[in-house]
Amino acid sequence: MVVASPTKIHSEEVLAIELPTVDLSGDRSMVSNLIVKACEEYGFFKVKNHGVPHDIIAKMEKESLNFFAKPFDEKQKVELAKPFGYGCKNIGFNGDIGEVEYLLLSTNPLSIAERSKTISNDPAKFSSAVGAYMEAVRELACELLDLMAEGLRVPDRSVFSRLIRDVDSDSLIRLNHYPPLPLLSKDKDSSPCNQNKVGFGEHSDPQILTILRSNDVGGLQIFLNDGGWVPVKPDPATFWVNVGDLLQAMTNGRFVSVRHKALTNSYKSRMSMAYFAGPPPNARIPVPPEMITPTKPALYKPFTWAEFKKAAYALRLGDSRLGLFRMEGDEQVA
Ligand SMILES: C=C1C[C@]23C[C@@]1(O)CC[C@H]2[C@@]12CC[C@H](O)[C@@](C)(C(=O)O1)[C@H]2[C@@H]3C(=O)O
Ligand SMILES: O=C(O)CCC(=O)C(=O)O
Ligand SMILES: [Fe+2]
Repeated sequence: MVVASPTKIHSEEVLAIELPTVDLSGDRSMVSNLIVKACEEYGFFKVKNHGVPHDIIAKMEKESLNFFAKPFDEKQKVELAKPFGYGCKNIGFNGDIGEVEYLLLSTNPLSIAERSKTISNDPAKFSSAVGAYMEAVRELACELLDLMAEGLRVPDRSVFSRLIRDVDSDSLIRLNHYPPLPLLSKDKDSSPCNQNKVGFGEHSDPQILTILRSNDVGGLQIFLNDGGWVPVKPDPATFWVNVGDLLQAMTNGRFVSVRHKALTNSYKSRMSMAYFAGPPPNARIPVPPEMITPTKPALYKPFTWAEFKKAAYALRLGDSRLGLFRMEGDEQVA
């Protein structure tokens, strides 16, 4: 029988650590080695000189802002997230809740065009902003995946990126808005209410890679296995890259899918936009032969993205899903 692995929700300890930044304009072999190191140690890094044009980012951010600024009843005219559409507080189908409202969109152009009709007063403008953004961040994601293959010395350099270039790639765009939450207690200094609320609870992203950006408001934290939560300093000129569960599986556990969460604050709206790079549903998740050695035997059973996604959607946000796909007899959790 397949059972979900126990979920360990981590403590609240917060660490101040400098997280890796990769400058994509640097020497290619140095860049690929840096990326591999960051993915092994943190499953997370920041990229600068990423090549995504500023006006494409600005247009996407403006459209996102316009939508979230609408009155609540207007926003509710967008179909409720099942999973695609508008969501407020409810995350997924299994009772997870956060102080967040969001739009979750498939990157399929026809689906974006259809959804835009209820999202925006100028649907063509919204569709074109999302389309341009999605193409630009997909290019960035492909470049990063090729650099990872190079750094891992995998001869088939496009083994990872091919999956998200596929026309049937199951990739998503998520626009998140975390409204500022005033501190409600009378005694603001001593009450336990005087704390940031959870906007988006602890989890890892199930896909291959996430390209994430926020406005200039902090809130994102990542979890380091040897310690605690590290706040990520906001930097709207850069993108953050999260290793997802599939990339952990495709590297046979060499890269780690990063656990992260987003907190709200009491003074300013936070907006983030995430591109989740996923393979086609029927794709069998490839593990390049170089990732498997006598000392590092295969950790996971073969599976397709559809099988993994089904398992992810049956679980809670914070649950560990890779544990379900571990080789028999392997006692580890993830
Ligand atoms: C509780 C859930 C929400 C989620 C699907 C899931 O059952 C478990 C994974 C969650 C997550 C996290 C990353 C992305 O934001 C997301 C869109 C995804 O692919 O997996 C969400 C899912 C969701 O909000 O629908
Ligand atoms: O808002 C953020 O910074 C993180 C959002 C996130 O983790 C997600 O949408 O999966
Ligand atoms: Fe996430």
